[in-house]
Amino acid sequence: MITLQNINKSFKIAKRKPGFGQAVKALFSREYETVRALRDVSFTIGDGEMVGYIGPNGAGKSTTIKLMCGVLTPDSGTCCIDGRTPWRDRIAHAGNIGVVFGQRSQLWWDVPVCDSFELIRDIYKVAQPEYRRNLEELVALLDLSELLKTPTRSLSLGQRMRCELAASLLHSPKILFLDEPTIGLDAVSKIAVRQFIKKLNGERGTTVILTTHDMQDIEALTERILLIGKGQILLDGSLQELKKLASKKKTVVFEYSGEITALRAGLAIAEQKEGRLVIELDPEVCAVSDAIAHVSSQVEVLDISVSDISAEEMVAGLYKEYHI
Ligand SMILES: Nc1ncnc2c1ncn2[C@@H]1O[C@H](COP(=O)(O)OP(=O)(O)OP(=O)(O)O)[C@@H](O)[C@H]1O
Repeated sequence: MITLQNINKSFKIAKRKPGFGQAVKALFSREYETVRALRDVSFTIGDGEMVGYIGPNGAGKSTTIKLMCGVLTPDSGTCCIDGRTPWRDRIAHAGNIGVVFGQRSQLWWDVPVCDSFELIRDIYKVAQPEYRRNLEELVALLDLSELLKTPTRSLSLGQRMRCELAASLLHSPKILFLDEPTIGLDAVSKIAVRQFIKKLNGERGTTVILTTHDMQDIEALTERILLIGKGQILLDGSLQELKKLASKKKTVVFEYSGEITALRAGLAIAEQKEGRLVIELDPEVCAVSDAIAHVSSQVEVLDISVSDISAEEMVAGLYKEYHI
């Protein structure tokens, strides 16, 4: 169980005005400003949950993850993860968590991946039988057999990410923190990483906290979303709940043959080309069934799909609403 209560964290950063003269002046008298990265952040995450932690750039996501990993200490507030305070019980806590930062590597750059794994085994003091069992399972699940002898620097981004995931799980952590795990990956690699995370959560019951700007990660993986903006938790709910909050609008796509002559009020055309019409509607103004009946009365409808707004639209709507 992860519990954060009223966590505050500020960073003091040196102000620097542009120009050489100002740089020299700054050597003698420095001015500082304070950035409030987290303001009264509180939330609880239960064992085995998979939570998406989202927010715009600079919102405070990485700072929260670093606090939960024990890398940063807050100015005030409490954080308790499985009975431990991460920054006080760092060593014991490290054995309980796995971390993947998409933009950074935990593997040694010049040595083969299998040697990095051995070093990690040593650091975490994983017993040989457990290590072998985990390695075998992870190699099979992430399709790593061809990569183990390759130095990290020679891996593609997608291959490296699969190895990073394995590296973070060799010591069987109960909690996995993933910071942008699919950043820069091609579509096939993204799907492979998502499938693996889903399986890990479903089968091992690993708690997963995922920060990402990729809304397809969120759609594919998380049931619960925490939205942070300007250091404050703004929303906590399911994707469906957040979509409803962001907009009640529905999108209806018609494939048809014939000609549509007019559309009734409340139906906005989002896209129309031969044989395909995409409309957006507010169900409070026009029910979906009325819209279907209205279009069907004019043309022969071949196919229909109805969907809520996309996760991207939802996030854009929420960021706008909260001015973040
Ligand atoms: N070590 C640091 N020193 C100074 N300021 C920092 C430091 N780390 C974070 N900040 C500031 O704290 C705020 C929150 O940053 P953080 O990295 O947590 O945001 P984020 O939500 O992870 O953003 P992104 O999506 O861009 O990764 C930002 O204003 C950032 O500039």
